[in-house]
Amino acid sequence: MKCFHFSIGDRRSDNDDDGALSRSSTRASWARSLSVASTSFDTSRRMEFDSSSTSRDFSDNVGFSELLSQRRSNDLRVFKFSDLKSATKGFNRSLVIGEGGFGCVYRGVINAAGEGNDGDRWLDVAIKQLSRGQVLPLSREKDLYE
Ligand SMILES: Nc1ncnc2c1ncn2[C@@H]1O[C@H](COP(=O)(O)OP(=O)(O)OP(=O)(O)O)[C@@H](O)[C@H]1O
Repeated sequence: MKCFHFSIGDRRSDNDDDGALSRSSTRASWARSLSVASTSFDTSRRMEFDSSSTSRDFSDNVGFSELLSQRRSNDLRVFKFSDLKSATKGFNRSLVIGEGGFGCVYRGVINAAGEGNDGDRWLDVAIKQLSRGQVLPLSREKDLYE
């Protein structure tokens, strides 16, 4: 699939706190995966696809804020969009390491030390930028934590 590069104006505001999710991981690969939506999360359009390819609208059941608080309580890190932008040098094309059906994947370096913690914990990470208009189905959110 063709990979489009979006201008700054297409992405979320730097002040947006809820740009992406991740978690501590012991996975041995060189990079941990993070994702970021290039457009605002529209919970009314969030769908889950089951194995029989039928779909179910989650908009009335799980709000995005509720989802985030569940993730936070599960030892998951929530990175600001600005952190992901810095980690990829502004989503620099030279750092693209792959692309999938939902968008480009960038290599980056991010400080994974939690807020309020002393010191730095720099990690090589893979950061996926969802293509404009793409909404990650809930069943694919597992990708954020692998
Ligand atoms: N953690 C990672 N470390 C190294 N490379 C990665 C990592 N994650 C993704 N990539 C690279 O980016 C490419 C696309 O990854 P992506 O997860 O988007 O693939 P996909 O599962 O096929 O896509 P989608 O989930 O959008 O359908 C991979 O084929 C790989 O080359």
